[in-house]
Amino acid sequence: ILRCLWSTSTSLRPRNSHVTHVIFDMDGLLLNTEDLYTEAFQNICSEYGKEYTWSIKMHCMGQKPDASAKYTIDQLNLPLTTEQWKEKLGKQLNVVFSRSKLLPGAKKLVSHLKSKGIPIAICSGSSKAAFVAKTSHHSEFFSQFDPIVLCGDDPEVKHGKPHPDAYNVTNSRFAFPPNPKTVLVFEDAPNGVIAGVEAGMQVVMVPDHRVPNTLTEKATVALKSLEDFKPEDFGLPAYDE
Ligand SMILES: O=c1[nH]cc([C@@H]2O[C@H](COP(=O)(O)O)[C@@H](O)[C@H]2O)c(=O)[nH]1
Ligand SMILES: [Mg+2]
Repeated sequence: ILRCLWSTSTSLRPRNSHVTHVIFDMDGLLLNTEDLYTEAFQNICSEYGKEYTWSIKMHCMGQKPDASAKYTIDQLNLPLTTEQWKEKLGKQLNVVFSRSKLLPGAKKLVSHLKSKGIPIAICSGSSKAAFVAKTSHHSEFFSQFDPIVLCGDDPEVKHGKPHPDAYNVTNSRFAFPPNPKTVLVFEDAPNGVIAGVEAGMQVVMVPDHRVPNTLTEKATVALKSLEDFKPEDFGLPAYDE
């Protein structure tokens, strides 16, 4: 009977299987830094009378800094080399990232998983320099993650999100690398969701409200906020309260 059910029902696609390890994206998921990236990118674009549109931004989110620089320059015809863009951006980011804040639900979820002994990691498209600028005033919070993979300048990550490399490399750096099927990824960006799914992982998406529904469908589930996540839905220990 079971075999018959599997072969006839699409609703029995294995979902929400038992999770042993969790990997968090960083920008726009744990930190409010997507808004800060928008500010910094727009400040540079404004020097040339150009708009950093949502559609350009959606393409950039999660990518390595070189790739997003090149894409933005090309789309807006900016008279800058990738190196010149990155120099300007670095200066902007050092200023705006002093205002980085944890997003609602991040602290509660991360502390909970940590207290229950679930291995937790970070997989970000960020560079090391940008990571330091956005996390130096949250160092206690970020000390809870191991590994922290910063694809921006990690030589082992050949291609940024949406390629699965970033998540494959993060998985391989857990003390005891698990089967990707038992890994849960949290992501805000379409590129990151594709990367996690391609790496064979389950993905909870917490998208910006401007992300169209067609781009949230690849995720295992899409939530409005990290506060809406129920760990027990994925076989993780429930909150104690
Ligand atoms: O408006 C933007 N947001 C984000 C990025 C890129 O996405 C990365 C953050 O991705 P993640 O959410 O994977 O940490 C940043 O380091 C940057 O390279 C960008 O280029 N432009
Ligand atoms: Mg993100």
